[in-house]
Amino acid sequence: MLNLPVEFKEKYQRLLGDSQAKAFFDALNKENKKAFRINTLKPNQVSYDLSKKVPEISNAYYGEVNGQDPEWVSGTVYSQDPSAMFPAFIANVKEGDHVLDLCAAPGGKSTALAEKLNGSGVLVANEISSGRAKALRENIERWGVKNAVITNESPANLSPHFTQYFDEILVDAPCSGEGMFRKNPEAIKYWSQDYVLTCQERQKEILTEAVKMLKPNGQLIYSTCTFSPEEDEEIVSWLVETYNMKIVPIELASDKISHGKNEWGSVSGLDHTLRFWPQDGLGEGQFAAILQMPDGKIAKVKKQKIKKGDRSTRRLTKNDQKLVEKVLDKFNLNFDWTAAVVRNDHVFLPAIDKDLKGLKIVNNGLELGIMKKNRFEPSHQLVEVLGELPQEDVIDLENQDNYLSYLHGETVRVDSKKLKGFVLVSFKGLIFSFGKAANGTLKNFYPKGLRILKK
Ligand SMILES: C[S@@+](CC[C@H](N)C(=O)[O-])C[C@H]1O[C@@H](n2cnc3c(N)ncnc32)[C@H](O)[C@@H]1O
Repeated sequence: MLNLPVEFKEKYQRLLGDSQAKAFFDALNKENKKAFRINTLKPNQVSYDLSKKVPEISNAYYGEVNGQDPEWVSGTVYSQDPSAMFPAFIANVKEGDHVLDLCAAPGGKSTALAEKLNGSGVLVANEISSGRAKALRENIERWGVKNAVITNESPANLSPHFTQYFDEILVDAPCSGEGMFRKNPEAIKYWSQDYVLTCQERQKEILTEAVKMLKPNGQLIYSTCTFSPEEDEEIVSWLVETYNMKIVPIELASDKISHGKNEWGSVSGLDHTLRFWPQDGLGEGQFAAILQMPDGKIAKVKKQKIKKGDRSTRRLTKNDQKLVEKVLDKFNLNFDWTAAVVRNDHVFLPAIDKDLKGLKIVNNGLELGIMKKNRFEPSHQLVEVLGELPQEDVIDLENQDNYLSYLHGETVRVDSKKLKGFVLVSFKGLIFSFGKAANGTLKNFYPKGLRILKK
């Protein structure tokens, strides 16, 4: 039984009425729903039961994923609360767009937005916390995304660099987290009505920066995982009243999805927003709305002085090109690497043709690898991108024991004597790492930071 604060229960009894409030509290005491999405950027072969579909989302299913499954390690599936899939799912992102995910870690929604871009345009995935930005990078990398810039900034530092730059911005805001109570009962401890109001203030601060970065007519997707009208309908009302934004209707047919309530805010059209209640049976609590910026100029933004960085970037020399070609030549690539640049020996294809000096960049585009003394070593990110296409130089680890040894960082013995040098490593046909083959052994190139303890 969840120990819900009295003030919380009284609030929702007042808002929902006795019988709906009872259904809500009863649902909060049931088990949370688990689900996963299959990556549409990769060949989608999975060994999971696909009989229970998440409503509306064609590549999403109910079920549990283990972090050691080859499906997860190879970036074929992402484990996500089914309701949390909807903010990215409803986003009207088209190939070639400039998209920002402003509060992005750990990356559940960024990975889905990247699928919509399908390798074109650019996704800026930003996370304010440096620890969480690391997890964001890992998830975006595993997903095989090559057109993302990952930044570790506050919204206020980011906005001067991207004034009216984005077609769509997702603000999946930090919130009081009421929708996560049954998944993470610890969150209940932090709840108070004051905390709800503190979150509302922070959401306004974040959105104030977000709107500066939206193009005229651009769309903002605003979402939270909380039920409180202060952080949902009231925030949408504030956006409409402050920036003259319009609520964009969202057409979904499922009877497991509810709508926002006009009486919980101060503008009309709030019934076009989405609410996910646990008693509706789809997943955890979530709110999502789409708002469109007015046409024409938005309020003029005072440009802040942008700090100049001192990192130098250069093009590949002829010799560098030869070394890179020697490694990449045998793989089936879906991009032209010759435009790559080098910074601090890291060879990468930038995702964005823009001066990013002064911003904390965690990754820009596709890191191909690193120049070492007269050789080139390919990166882990490259493996995840190569996994999107059929490949020939692949060694499959064939059994669970070898697979777990490899995830642990060990060198393994392999039958194939034909393959030499850098090869792709797979398990159950899913490519997840580089390895270096020589005389029946496979040297381990699975990144140290991702290795697992062997039981
Ligand atoms: C709901 S989570 C994002 C989840 C993510 N969109 C996903 O789908 O995986 C909200 C994020 O906002 C970040 N955050 C906290 N305070 C912030 C602030 N003042 N400005 C911007 N982001 C903030 C948190 O670190 C957290 O990663």
